[in-house]
Amino acid sequence: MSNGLLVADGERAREDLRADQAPRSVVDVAVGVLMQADGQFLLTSRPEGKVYAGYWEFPGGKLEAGESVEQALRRELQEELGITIGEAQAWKTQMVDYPHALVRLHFCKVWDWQGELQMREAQSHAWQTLPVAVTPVLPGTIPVLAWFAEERQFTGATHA
Ligand SMILES: Nc1nc2c([nH]c(=O)n2[C@@H]2O[C@H](COP(=O)(O)OP(=O)(O)OP(=O)(O)O)[C@@H](O)[C@H]2O)c(=O)[nH]1
Repeated sequence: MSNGLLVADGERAREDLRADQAPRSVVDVAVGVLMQADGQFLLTSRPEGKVYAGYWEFPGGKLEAGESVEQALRRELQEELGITIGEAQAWKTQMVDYPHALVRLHFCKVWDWQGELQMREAQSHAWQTLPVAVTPVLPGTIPVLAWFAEERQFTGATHA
């Protein structure tokens, strides 16, 4: 499967002006970066039956009609992990152009939640730090590792 292409909003807008291509609608996705006090973050594997099954990502999912990013994140993390999150801290936004969809990922850091983690979609999970050891990592997840590297003055490969 081909990798997703990270795109800047400006590039996307220019491309949409091409007469021979219908503009692709953007799918907004709320993504939770669960953080532990020692700096570890939670990755989960995409369940069987979804695109990129088996790839490691941060938990989350698409916004439903009328939902804010925070509302969608709260719902998705309840559905996927069985936890109730406290405040979500908006962190970064990244567009990724996949063959199957053009997605706008809204990454939020979450430090506070209630409940034990349950893998409700039979996904795997791993608390990780840099460099990430689990493989393969979803294309849309790789920029997040670069942001962590910048925050932590980490040099070298961010993932295996
Ligand atoms: N959850 C999540 N999705 C990501 C990440 N990075 C990334 O590119 N994506 C993309 O964002 C989209 C999220 O879709 P999803 O399939 O997880 O969402 P969902 O649970 O609402 O999907 P569903 O329609 O199958 O129920 C996918 O195209 C996925 O490839 C990430 O770190 N976490």
